[in-house]
Amino acid sequence: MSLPPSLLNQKSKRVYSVAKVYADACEQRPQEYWDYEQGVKIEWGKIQNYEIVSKIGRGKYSEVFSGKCVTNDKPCVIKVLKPVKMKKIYRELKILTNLTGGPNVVALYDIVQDRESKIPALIFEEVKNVDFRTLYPTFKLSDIQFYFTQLLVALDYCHSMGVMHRDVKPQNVMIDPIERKLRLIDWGLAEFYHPGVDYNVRVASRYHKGPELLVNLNQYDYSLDLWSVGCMLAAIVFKKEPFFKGSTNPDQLVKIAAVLGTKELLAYLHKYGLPLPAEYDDIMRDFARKPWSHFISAVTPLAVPEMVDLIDNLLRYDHQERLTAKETMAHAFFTTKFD
Ligand SMILES: Nc1ncnc2c1ncn2[C@@H]1O[C@H](COP(=O)(O)OP(=O)(O)OP(=O)(O)O)[C@@H](O)[C@H]1O
Repeated sequence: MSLPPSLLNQKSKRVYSVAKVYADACEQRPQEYWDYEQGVKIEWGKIQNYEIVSKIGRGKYSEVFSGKCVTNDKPCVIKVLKPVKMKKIYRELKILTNLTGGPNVVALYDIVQDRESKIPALIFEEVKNVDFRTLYPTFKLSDIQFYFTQLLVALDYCHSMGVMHRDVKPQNVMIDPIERKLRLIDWGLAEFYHPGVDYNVRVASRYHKGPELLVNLNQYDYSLDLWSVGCMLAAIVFKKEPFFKGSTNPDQLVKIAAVLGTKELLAYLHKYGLPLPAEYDDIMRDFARKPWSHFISAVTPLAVPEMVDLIDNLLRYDHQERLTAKETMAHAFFTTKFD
C-alpha cells in the first residue's frame, strides 16, 4: 500500500540551493523511511524493565537520567521527553530508528511510555562522558584528529542516510576518554533532507548556528553541521570558548561578520538572491575580514597551518563552499602525523 503524498518533501517555488552531496538520499528510499507524519508505528517496550538511578541532565526538551535495565543489569540513559508536538517526537523516533547502529551514533535501546501520563521516554546506551570544558583543554593534535574523525564519521553516516543533525555542539558530543569512545547524541532537532525544500531556520544552539540560519536562508542542507564542527575546532584551537559568542541571534551574525567580514557576508547573500534581514539595519557594521593569524599567539600551540587551513575551509559563509564531512576527513590536517 502506498502512502498519500507528503508536505515534507514539497519543493519551494524558487529553488536556489541544493546539497552538494547526498541530495537524493531520502528520495532514493521508500517514503516510509522519511515520512514521519504518516508512517511511524511505535513498538513500545516495557517501562518496568528500567530503573532510574540519578539525574544527569536537563535539556530544553527533556529530563535525562542515568538508569539501569533490570533484565540484564546494563546501565542506560533514560530521556523523558517534555510535552511537545507529537510530530517532533515522531521525527526524533523515526530518525533514531533509521540511524541506530550506525557508527558513533548513540544507540537507541528501547522506547517506553508512562502508563498514566503517556509521556514517552527513550532508552539509550550510556556514555561515561567527561565535560568538554574539562576534556578539550587536555587535547593534543593527535586527540583532535582521533575524536573529530569519530564525529565526522557519524556526520558522514547520517548525511548519507539523508539526515541533517542541526544541533552539533560540544554538549551533544559525548566522549568517554577512557574507552576513547565518541557518540553523537540528541537527534531532537534533526531533520530529513529533501532538495529544494524550505527548512525552519530556528534550529541549532546560538553559538553554533550557521550564517544561513541567521540570514533566513531556508534551503540549507547537511553543510550546516560542518559550520558547527568548524566552530568547535576554532574554539579548541584558538582557546576561545565559544569562538563566536553572540548575546542574541542577530548579535551572533554580527560576531561572525567581525571575523569573516561584512563585504563577504553581503556577497554570500547576493549569490542566493537574499536580502540582509531588516533586524540588522541598526546593528551590523562594516567589518574588514580578520586574518586567522589574528587569533594565533603563544597560548595557541594547536594552531598549526594544517589546522588553520581546515578551520578556514569550514568557517565559510557560503554553505556550498564548506568542506563536506568526507572532504574534511581527507584534509591535510587529518593525514599529517602529529605527536
Ligand atoms: N547517551 C548519553 N550518555 C550520557 N549522557 C547523556 C546521554 N544522552 C544525554 N546525556 C546527557 O543529557 C543531556 C541532555 O540530553 P539531550 O541533549 O539528548 O536532551 P535535550 O532535551 O534535547 O537537550 P537540549 O535542550 O540541549 O537540546 C546531554 O547534554 C548529556 O549531558
